[in-house]
Amino acid sequence: MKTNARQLALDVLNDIFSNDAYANLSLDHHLKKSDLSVRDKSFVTALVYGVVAKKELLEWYSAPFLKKAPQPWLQMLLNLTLYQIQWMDKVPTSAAVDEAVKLAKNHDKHNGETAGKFINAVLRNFMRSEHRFELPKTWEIKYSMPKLLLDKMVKQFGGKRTGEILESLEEKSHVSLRVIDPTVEIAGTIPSVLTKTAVIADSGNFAEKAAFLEGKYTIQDESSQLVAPQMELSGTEEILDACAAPGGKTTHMATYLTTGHITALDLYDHKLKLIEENAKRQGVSDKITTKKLDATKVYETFGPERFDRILVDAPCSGVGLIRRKPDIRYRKESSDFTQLHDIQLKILDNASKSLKKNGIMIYSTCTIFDEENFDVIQAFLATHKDFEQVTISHEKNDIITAGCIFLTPEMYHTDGFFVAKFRKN
Ligand SMILES: C[S@@+](CC[C@H](N)C(=O)[O-])C[C@H]1O[C@@H](n2cnc3c(N)ncnc32)[C@H](O)[C@@H]1O
Repeated sequence: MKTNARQLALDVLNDIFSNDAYANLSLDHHLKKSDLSVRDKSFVTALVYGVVAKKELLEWYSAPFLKKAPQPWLQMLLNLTLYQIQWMDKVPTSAAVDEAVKLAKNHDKHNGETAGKFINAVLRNFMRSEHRFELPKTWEIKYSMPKLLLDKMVKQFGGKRTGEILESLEEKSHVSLRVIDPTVEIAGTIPSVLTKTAVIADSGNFAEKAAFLEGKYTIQDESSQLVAPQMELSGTEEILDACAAPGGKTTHMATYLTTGHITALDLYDHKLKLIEENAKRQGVSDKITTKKLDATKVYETFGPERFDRILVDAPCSGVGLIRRKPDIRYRKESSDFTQLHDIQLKILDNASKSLKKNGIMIYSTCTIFDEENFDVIQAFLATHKDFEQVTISHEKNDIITAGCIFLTPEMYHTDGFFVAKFRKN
């Protein structure tokens, strides 16, 4: 039977919220199995990411019309339909409602008729009410942002900047590409103002184009492309990339190498495979060796003074990626931040022992919280007197804070990102 786009979106949403699946992985998995057109795949993707990003707000819209909480799948179907009514201008409201009633009826042989009537009544009451034009007073609901993250943002950035960050997370993500072959022409893109290697586009499926498959460009956020230029590479260096998968920065660093070489670590075989695939597509496999290893065991494995350069692109809360991966916001607990701080410090401490004298080490994350950024580097410097911080400069001075690159998502519409640089004396 032909795949129904809305049913597919509903299946993915139920997978995310009932089975704790990652939005991008579940979406990929379901879309690959489907026979949907490219257009319908885009529709499903927009629906899933939209509903995930606005879950609390969508439930706030339906709440006044519910006597008691509906079953989770039915609430999700309401969310899916309200998202189309409120945010998808091109979808006629009548089509959204009719499709929702059909999906409810088909969901279950015994109660389908009742579920269909229920959803029809709720949606029609919503359409007749003034509530659909209202907005909630709290940021928690307006931006569907859990209190834990909101409190942390307000504490660190103050109310005004937090408001700006939240607004910016509501906007559509850019697509950002790293140009590998400078002769390639990529229609629909404009140059980045942050880095010479990047071009950006409002949207587009650049991963299916021939030039991508031929390794002439790759997909990498502008902020992530700021790392390799900080490594001070002349071409001959022995580099350790301690947390390397899927290899965005590994392959970028490889473009600087002549006789140099990168050892790329990660914890999982399937992730090492991604680095290898990316390296092959980009024609830099001969510069990279992957190895399954816990980065807290670098010193025990490689010994002292082994590498000229080390990159610790650490595991982090990923809060800087919320615009592109909206489900990240629902996966955080307070203890995560302390645990991450500890592991980040542990990786830095261990890897730093394998760096040669005068070697450069970079620490980077895709989070905006001090606990995982400035606090980690301060704790590292306090206990490693043989290391000094190297002040980073950039022509866009506003992306530098205390000698580090620190980008929050509202500044240049990139991911939130942090880069610190050290030298071993
Ligand atoms: C931020 S991602 C790295 C992104 C990558 N550098 C890039 O640019 O494509 C962090 C990676 O660290 C890996 N990781 C987490 N803990 C690790 C550990 N203890 N040792 C090595 N890798 C680890 C994760 O599996 C994940 O792939």
